[in-house]
Amino acid sequence: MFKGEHINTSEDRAVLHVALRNLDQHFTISEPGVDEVASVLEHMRVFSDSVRSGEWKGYTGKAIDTIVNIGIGGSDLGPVMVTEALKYYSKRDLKAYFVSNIDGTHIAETVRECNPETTLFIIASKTFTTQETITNATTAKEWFLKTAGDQAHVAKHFVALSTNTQAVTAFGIAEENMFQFWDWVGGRYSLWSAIGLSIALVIGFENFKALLEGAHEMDKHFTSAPLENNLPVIMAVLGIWYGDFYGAQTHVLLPYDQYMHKFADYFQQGDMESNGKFVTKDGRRVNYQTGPILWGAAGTNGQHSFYQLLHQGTKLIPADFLAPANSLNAVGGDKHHRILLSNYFAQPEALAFGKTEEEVKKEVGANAPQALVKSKVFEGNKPSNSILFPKMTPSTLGALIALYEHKIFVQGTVWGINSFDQMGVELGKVLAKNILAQLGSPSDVKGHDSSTTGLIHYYQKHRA
Ligand SMILES: O=P(O)(O)OC[C@H]1O[C@H](O)[C@@H](O)[C@@H](O)[C@@H]1O
Repeated sequence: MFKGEHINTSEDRAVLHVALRNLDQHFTISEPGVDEVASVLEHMRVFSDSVRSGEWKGYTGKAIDTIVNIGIGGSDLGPVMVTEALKYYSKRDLKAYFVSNIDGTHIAETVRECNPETTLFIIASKTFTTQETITNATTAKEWFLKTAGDQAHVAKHFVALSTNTQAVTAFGIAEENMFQFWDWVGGRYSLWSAIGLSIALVIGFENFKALLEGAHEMDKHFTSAPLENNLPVIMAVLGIWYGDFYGAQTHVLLPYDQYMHKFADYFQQGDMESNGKFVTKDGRRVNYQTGPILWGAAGTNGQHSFYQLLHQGTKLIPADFLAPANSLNAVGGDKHHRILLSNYFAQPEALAFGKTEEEVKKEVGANAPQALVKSKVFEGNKPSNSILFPKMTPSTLGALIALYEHKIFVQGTVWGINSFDQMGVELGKVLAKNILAQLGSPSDVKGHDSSTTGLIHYYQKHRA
């Protein structure tokens, strides 16, 4: 990966998101675009500074006070997760929205909050062909032009983040308002690229840079630490151990930090789109388990919802607990954080050591009904990792994200799969396009099973 070899074999591409955070450019890679990384970053710096300072003006001469990132998958989840995780560092008078879903409700509810004179739309799409994003972007442009009138005003209110210059210009966004990246940046590894523009706008370019630097520190650790001290490697082999040898189907991420409430959502794509593969790089069907189902929730909320199953269910669920030693909001004389952390410390202990029948009997008395005693037993012996860091900063977050990225990479390598393509998202897209063309009238509906045909007919009968 670090040498720029085309390890994404099915697409014949290098995988070089690590080059985006090597700001010293110590790369000796001849891949096209690597030598442009610094100039795109500079473009991002100049642009984000001018919007944040109010120097960049909308078409009526007013400063921008709202940004709307329109993208989906890797062009949405990273910016959403990072801007939430680093909200403490955000510019409070710049509102940020993220529109991803094709459901018209998403864009409709968002533009209700926006003033066309002071809103900047960031159209984020690596391919610039994704149906959801292009449809949402077109709707946003129509909404904007309804007030602004003149097509020439688009230049002050729409920018694009993409690898596809032709499609961006065809959409009506000038090349100078486009922030480039390259096909060696996978969508789910793209927050480090121009896709991070909304992050730079929200937290400022210097903080965005610190995020990159933190990730680069983890890259250095990953490439230099001996295996037995190498965090991504250790986490990867633990995951393989429980998944392949103990039959664990899922892995849960449990950040005890409200700011990280989108962390699991983010790595759902990061992990499941990378390692949800049943075919090896050389085309054989695996006869072992590959990527886990990844899920999670923040803080103590999960404890009051699904931890029951973690402790006493019949499934083995390895867990990662993450927390900052210091809160950025030491409310109540830090009372909240102490309570939060006491839970963070207690849960892994409870999972590991549980509670025996003898211990339960001591609590409920020797004469308590046997069924009651049994219901209070925790079997324990449930594995977890605990990650504790000083506090949530841009550079710490960068390192944490890179830690998980490399864990995923190591696991994919051990399983012999290609962690960097995503063929599995294609079939649904093709089928949906085909059906879209048949929605007009019942006689158009052809070539489906009886369930699908019945559902479409029901929709056609009942639509207003
Ligand atoms: O940025 P784009 O090209 O709009 O792609 C958005 C998403 O599309 C598909 O679902 C996949 O290819 C994802 O990996 C990608 O992140």
